[in-house]
Amino acid sequence: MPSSPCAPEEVRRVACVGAGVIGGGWVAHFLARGYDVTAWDPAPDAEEKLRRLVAAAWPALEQIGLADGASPDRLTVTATLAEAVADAQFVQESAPEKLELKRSLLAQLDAAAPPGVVIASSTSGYPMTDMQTEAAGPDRLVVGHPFNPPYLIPLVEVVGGKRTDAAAVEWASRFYEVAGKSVITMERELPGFIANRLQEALWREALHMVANGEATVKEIDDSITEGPGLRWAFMGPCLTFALAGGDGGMGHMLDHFGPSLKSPWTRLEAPELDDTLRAAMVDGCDEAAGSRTIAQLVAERDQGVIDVLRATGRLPRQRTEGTDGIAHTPSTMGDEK
Ligand SMILES: NC(=O)C1=CN([C@@H]2O[C@H](COP(=O)(O)OP(=O)(O)OC[C@H]3O[C@@H](n4cnc5c(N)ncnc54)[C@H](O)[C@@H]3O)[C@@H](O)[C@H]2O)C=CC1
Ligand SMILES: C[N+](C)(C)CC(=O)CC(=O)[O-]
Repeated sequence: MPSSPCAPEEVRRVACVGAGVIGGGWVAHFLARGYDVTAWDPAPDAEEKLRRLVAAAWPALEQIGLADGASPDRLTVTATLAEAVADAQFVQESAPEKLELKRSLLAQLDAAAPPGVVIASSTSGYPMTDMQTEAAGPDRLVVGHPFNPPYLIPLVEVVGGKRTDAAAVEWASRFYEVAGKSVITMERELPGFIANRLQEALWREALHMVANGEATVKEIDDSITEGPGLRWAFMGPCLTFALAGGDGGMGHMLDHFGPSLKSPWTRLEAPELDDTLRAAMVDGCDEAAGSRTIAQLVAERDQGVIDVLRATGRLPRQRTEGTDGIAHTPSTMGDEK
């Protein structure tokens, strides 16, 4: 890989390709952190939807603190992919999760982006080794897996493929840190990375319970938000379970509860996602949402995440208000830039 044209700290221009839920969330994040952002998406209504997403996210971003000079006006939506990446110092790809599409798009991005610029894919689970097969310059392609919404959830999982240069992985990890993210850099590829592998295990069990009429969507959601979810916001499942062993910690916990690993609690083969299960999940979520629209749920989620980040000390608790009424307390997410 030709060495990157600039250090992660010097990046000013970011391109986001694919501007749906996640690409749009990335755009909002990079704008809030003070970057100039170019975006491209082939959908005819993409620009309107993207600007709407950024506008909806902006109050949350003001609340956690914008970087100096940050503005939605620094977004340019381009007519072509080539224009979007022509001047970019970093590229984030967030196109649909289809392997053939990712392969061909990453090859196009590699052909169009300036030499040495790192290109990251938001993929939820494809190993980069499987996606970099058609690119002439696979060495600069990395996975940068975010969490929804990328403008509020800190984590990004970074990992390269077999043909990725280790320097590109290192550069991307540092860049995300400078851009305010919390980074896990993985030494080797793992389908689903770390967090989605864990989430999918829980998700399969949830689908089995609904499919078998063993629990409702509401019971499943309440069981997490009223239970383990409260602990997981600040203490992971391993340390949390160590406390289940009392003074004996994880050792006693394993001796005491280890045998239950073999009891038939889990059914980790995926259930058949047939029409009945699909309808049960959709109806259950509609019931749980009640009269709240998706836009209202997004605002509720954003406020919830901010409150949790504040309560757990990852954002300042106090806000100061400027004469414009906007919170100016700097975010701890992105102070480094
Ligand atoms: N939705 C989620 O919660 C998360 C999704 N991801 C990953 O982010 C990526 C995008 O997913 P979403 O934003 O959910 O999908 P989405 O369907 O909301 O957005 C995808 C966008 O890509 C555009 N697109 C279609 N063909 C394209 C092409 N050839 N080049 C560029 N853009 C194209 C579509 O017009 C659409 O706007 C996927 O790889 C997904 O696995 C990662 C983390 C979370
Ligand atoms: C549903 N999903 C697998 C696309 C979710 C993710 O990849 C991460 C997230 O936001 O939880």
